[in-house]
Amino acid sequence: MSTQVGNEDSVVIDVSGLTKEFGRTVALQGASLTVARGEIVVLLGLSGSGKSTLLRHLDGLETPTSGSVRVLGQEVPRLTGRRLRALRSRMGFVFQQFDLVPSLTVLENVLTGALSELRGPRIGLWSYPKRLKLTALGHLDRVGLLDRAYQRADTLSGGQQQRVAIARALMQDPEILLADEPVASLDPESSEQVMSLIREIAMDEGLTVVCSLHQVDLALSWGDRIVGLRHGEVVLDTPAEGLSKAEVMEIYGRVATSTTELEAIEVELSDAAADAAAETHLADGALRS
Ligand SMILES: Nc1ncnc2c1ncn2[C@@H]1O[C@H](COP(=O)(O)OP(=O)(O)OP(=O)(O)O)[C@@H](O)[C@H]1O
Repeated sequence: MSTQVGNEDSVVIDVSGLTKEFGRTVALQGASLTVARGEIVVLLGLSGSGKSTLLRHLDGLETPTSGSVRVLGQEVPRLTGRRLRALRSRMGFVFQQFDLVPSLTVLENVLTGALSELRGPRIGLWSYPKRLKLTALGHLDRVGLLDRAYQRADTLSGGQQQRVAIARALMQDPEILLADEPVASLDPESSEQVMSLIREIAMDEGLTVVCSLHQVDLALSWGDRIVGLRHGEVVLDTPAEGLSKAEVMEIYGRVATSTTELEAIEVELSDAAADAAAETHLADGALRS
């Protein structure tokens, strides 16, 4: 199933027949997806269904086993060096773990988003041009954290840290924002706030967004379009409006015949998502220690 998107000029992401194998693991199996400029697309699917792998191909972080990945008119796997960096600079990436430098100030973290346009390393606020500092402060204001600019990043809450990561992504003035489980580590209230902020910025700036999520309700209320992945295949691709929760549950290979059953499946899926997020925390902790 595939949703038609506008004319050729408006297509900013065009993935066709994408297969990715990691040894004997097939992470993606002939996945196809086109995204029009300005669309807000959610990737949904069980842990291991291939959401991150798909996002990573869009940014050139993975090389396909077969198939085509075109972003902003360029075949991503063919790009290397300067040309790949140039394409990446037109895309922002937001991750579950925020990836801020904890000991640096909030403002310095935001400024690191501009490093690709600067030569050489930068140490300390003084080493950044004034115009970039003003831009960074503007983005911090946009995400509601101007008053935290000179605070260490690790003194902020999770939701605030993710807002800093969004401000950092905005430093690239991106056309596309890729977000991999941006709220998986956050409580429901902070999740809502962060997702609303992303949507608001995307609408204001005309950004195209592709975002993986675990939360079905949030996905339905937030996205323009839902793309469901199962075992690396696109099994659903449809506008979010009018889509029922029961239809979405079929992505997970589960069919609910009653509200009670639907609720039970939801609890099971949210437990599985929490387990996956906890595993990521543990793995990250092990890597950092
Ligand atoms: N670098 C890698 N090496 C080996 N296997 C990998 C690698 N990256 C992903 N995989 C495997 O590919 C499959 C898809 O993984 P992926 O991370 O894309 O799923 P996901 O839907 O994003 O899961 P989650 O919701 O838990 O983040 C999984 O079986 C995973 O173990």
